[in-house]
Amino acid sequence: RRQLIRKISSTSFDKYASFNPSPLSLRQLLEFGTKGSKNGCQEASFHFLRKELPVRLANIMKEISLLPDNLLTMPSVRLVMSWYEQSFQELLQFESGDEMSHLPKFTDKLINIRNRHTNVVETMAQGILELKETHGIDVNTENRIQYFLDRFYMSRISIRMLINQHTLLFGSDSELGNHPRHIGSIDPGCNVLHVVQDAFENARFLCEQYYLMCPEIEIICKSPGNKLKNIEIVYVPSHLYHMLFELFKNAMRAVVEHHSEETEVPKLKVMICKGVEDLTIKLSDEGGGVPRSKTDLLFQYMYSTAPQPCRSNSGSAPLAGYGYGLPLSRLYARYFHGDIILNSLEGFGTDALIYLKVLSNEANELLPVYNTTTSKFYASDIPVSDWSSSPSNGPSSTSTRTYF
Ligand SMILES: O=S(=O)(c1ccc(O)cc1O)N1Cc2ccccc2C1
Repeated sequence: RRQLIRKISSTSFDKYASFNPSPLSLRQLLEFGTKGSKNGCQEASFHFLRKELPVRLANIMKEISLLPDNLLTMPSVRLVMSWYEQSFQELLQFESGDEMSHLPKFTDKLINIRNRHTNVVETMAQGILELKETHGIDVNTENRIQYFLDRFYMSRISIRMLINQHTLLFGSDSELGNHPRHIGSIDPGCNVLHVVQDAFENARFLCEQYYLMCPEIEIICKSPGNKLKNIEIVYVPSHLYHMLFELFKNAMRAVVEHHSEETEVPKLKVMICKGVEDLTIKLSDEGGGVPRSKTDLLFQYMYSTAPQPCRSNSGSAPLAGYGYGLPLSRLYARYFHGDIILNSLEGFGTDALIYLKVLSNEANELLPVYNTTTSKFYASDIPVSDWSSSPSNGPSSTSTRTYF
């Protein structure tokens, strides 16, 4: 029986893994919550998800299986893999048959799948630590881990987005807690200034608790061509909050630590500018900045994977500890075709820029697609550099010097 189940599930696995995920735009996600009747939407959402969720799970499970063997054998990575296998299996029971009876059970199943995967990020980080401590990690493995984790966490963001939309729109708690204008986790009129102020206030609370002081803030709003006072966008407020909260924590820590000898610290400056295509939020701090050679490190999971500073001895949590705050925030921005970049002026401070798509039909999900390019990346070693940089002495170097 066990062999038979294994056989069936591997056939189903190969089937779903052979499909590419189907990215939705914010506009399409909105339509699942507004077009036609509520039941019509729920059935349409069910029909889409009962296939799309196994497709997205199978695609990323296939990539997990391509990870370097010694990472795959780490207990925490095996645990994460078991959660994905279990969730994939449980969704198979909905792949065909009488829809109407399925609907309530389907929503409940999504809720317990979401709960099962709550600690995937921390557990995966623990798996990386286990690898670091048992086998050490060479630069090749480090690059593969960076490539994989960006795709793995983006896939997880997208799966949780689809699950949240369905459970918020059609679940039993669909009426609770949400603003009537919201469609699931999406706010068609998300007021950017309000989210900036929320994130600042909460980060300020942490900053004052830890450093007993906090820089003030100045916010300027620009929306050329649009005389309207407030700047709004179709977006997921919780995603925007996550990004802003992380950037405020970094900026506050930088300013307070860089000006530790002074009682007055320079304020943070925020510029919110809504153009035709981009909505840009720039967060400028005078925290001393970081050399250009180090900026990429801030987005490296490996650089951030260190034993978590234990909360107990330091009393309150460190403001911007190791965590995956920056790489994950950048994934949230990139998920709907935006981005986060850091422009640092070493010796002075850093500008963090969040770019969001203004047009909801251009804000499509950005999903990892498993294909030959993917498998080549996992198979190959890092290519030898094809640019010469370090000047070497001796006669041979002159003859082969490259001039641009
Ligand atoms: O690297 S940073 O320039 C920096 C990085 C990201 C960001 O959002 C804001 C920043 O300012 N910066 C982080 C940090 C922490 C302690 C002391 C000094 C600094 C400087």
